[in-house]
Amino acid sequence: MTIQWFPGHMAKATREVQELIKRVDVVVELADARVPQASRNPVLNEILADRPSVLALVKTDMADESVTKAWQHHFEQNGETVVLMNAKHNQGTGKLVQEVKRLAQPKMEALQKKGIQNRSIRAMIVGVPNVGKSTVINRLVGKNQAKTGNKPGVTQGNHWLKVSKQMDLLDTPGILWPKFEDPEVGYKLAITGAIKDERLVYQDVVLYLIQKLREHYPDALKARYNLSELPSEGVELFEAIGRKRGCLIAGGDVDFDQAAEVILRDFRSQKLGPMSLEEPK
Ligand SMILES: Nc1nc2c(ncn2[C@@H]2O[C@H](COP(=O)(O)OP(=O)(O)OP(=O)(O)O)[C@@H](O)[C@H]2O)c(=O)[nH]1
Repeated sequence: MTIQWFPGHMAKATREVQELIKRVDVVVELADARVPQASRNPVLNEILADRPSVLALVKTDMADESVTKAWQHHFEQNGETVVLMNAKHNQGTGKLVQEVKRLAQPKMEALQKKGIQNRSIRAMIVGVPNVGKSTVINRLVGKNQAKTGNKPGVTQGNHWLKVSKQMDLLDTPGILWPKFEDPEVGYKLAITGAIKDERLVYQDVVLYLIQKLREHYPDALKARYNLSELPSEGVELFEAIGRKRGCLIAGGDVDFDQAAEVILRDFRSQKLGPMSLEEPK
């Protein structure tokens, strides 16, 4: 699968995030718990400079719990601060606020030493498209929707939302354009919805998905599509599912475009159950 990105757009989005990051004390990076590696942008590390950051693995309700735990352990071993979040059941918000405060502490103490008292912690959310940035912002801000107004030195148009008395959140989440050379990363981002559908060749993406699921969640596939055995070839399995779901064209052949849509919709709406598409090495 080749997904064409516009280098100009990517560069502009990255520059924008870079500028916004300069205005905050702590960055909250969101990654999709189903694809925690693929949904992280490697560029972020470079533009964070020394700013403290917390990694929030979101949509944990959609991911395989044991795999998410393994990822958490993996990232923590690398010295990262990790919070598991599930906006559906409003889990993790309190923990996220707690970690942001903890990470901002040295900066706040330094400001106090300079005589700057009662300055709120400034945070921002960054992540690839559709990862859940607005959802997390809404959870954090809750009823404190009122904007706190422009701060001095802040580009016009950027506003701050009150999370609490001690914390403000930039109302503009930083969109990190997915960047990848590895086609597998592209597939994972496409399956989880970070890449706009019109860019996709569905059949390629779904063939990849089916092969992944066959390897890691064969029972869920059998149960969902009422298959007693799973053909070993990806295309045959694709065809078998299409047939079971009645995705047929005149003459009785399988309509692979329609079958692809059905399978992708099933995965995204969790009809197959909570699943992860990658595990830590
Ligand atoms: N199941 C589940 N769905 C979630 C969760 N968080 C977000 N979503 C859904 O994911 C989709 C995308 O969420 P948004 O908050 O709009 O994502 P975004 O990153 O702001 O999207 P863009 O503005 O397009 O970059 C929405 O349909 C949300 O309802 C979660 O924890 N669990």
